[in-house]
Amino acid sequence: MLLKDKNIFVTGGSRGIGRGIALACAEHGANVAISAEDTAAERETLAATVAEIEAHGVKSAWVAASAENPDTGDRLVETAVDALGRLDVFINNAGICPFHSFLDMPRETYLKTVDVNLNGAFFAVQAAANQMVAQGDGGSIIAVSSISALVGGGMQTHYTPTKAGVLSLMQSTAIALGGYGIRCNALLPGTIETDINREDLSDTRKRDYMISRTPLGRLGAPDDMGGPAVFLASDLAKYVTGAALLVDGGLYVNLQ
Ligand SMILES: NC(=O)C1=CN([C@@H]2O[C@H](COP(=O)(O)OP(=O)(O)OC[C@H]3O[C@@H](n4cnc5c(N)ncnc54)[C@H](OP(=O)(O)O)[C@@H]3O)[C@@H](O)[C@H]2O)C=CC1
Ligand SMILES: C[C@H](O)[C@@H]1OC(=O)[C@H](O)[C@@H]1O
Repeated sequence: MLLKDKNIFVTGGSRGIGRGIALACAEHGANVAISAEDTAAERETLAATVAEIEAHGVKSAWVAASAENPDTGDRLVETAVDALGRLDVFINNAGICPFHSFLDMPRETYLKTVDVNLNGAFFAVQAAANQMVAQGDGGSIIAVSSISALVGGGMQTHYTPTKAGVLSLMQSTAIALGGYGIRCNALLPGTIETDINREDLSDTRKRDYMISRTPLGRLGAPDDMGGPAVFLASDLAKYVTGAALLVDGGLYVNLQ
């Protein structure tokens, strides 16, 4: 029960890594609100994940709010405060990775990826930080960056800069918010099997290659992200800020 009575918001918490993190936080006693895109299908997924969170005997809530809208951060904070009472931990996880080659990258694909992954993160983190500052007793902000903040991807030229940007955002906000007792850290997942890479990994040669590059011998699952997120959210990490935690089964260090 490392997060008993903490009030947490996870963006993109309906499925994939965000859902894994939300459920791990609930398992550790936190109240957890989540968001996803504003579509009819997503509302159902959000409601289903909220029911799973509540099954842990904690409070939950959801809001359908698209990450690329600069006003979304305020709506997320409002949801947390209305439903949970306050905001102790904010986890910016929502993201997209529409794999595409570089030379013919459609402008809309590039701009949407930057808007959702980086601009959305900036405004959401800013809104969460203002709420924590107003509450007056610190907090924890976690951004889901990626191993791709540190290395490239030929089909991810629009995506990897957003993940480097989110890592950099946590480093700079760690400095800007340290005086308020607000810690800011980044999680850097390796390859975690979710909807985001379902099609990419349906190429069994690619999937087997990724596994062969991973010292722990398997791809990640969303619940592998839970423990590291709970740690950074909890008081166990009370002197950890500006940090980048790779959660990749050893993939990054495996050069040859
Ligand atoms: N899976 C992996 O291997 C890795 C993933 N990551 C990062 O982890 C994060 C989560 O990815 P993952 O769980 O794999 O992907 P999923 O596609 O499984 O989940 C993405 C989540 O983000 C939400 N989301 C997507 N677009 C928007 C939007 N415009 N506005 C609001 N919410 C949105 C989705 O909700 P909706 O259904 O509404 O779209 C969903 O809840 C991303 O930031 C990704 O970059 C980092 C490294 C590796
Ligand atoms: C979606 C990809 O499989 C995944 O995204 C990342 O950030 C990782 O680096 C993987 O490439």
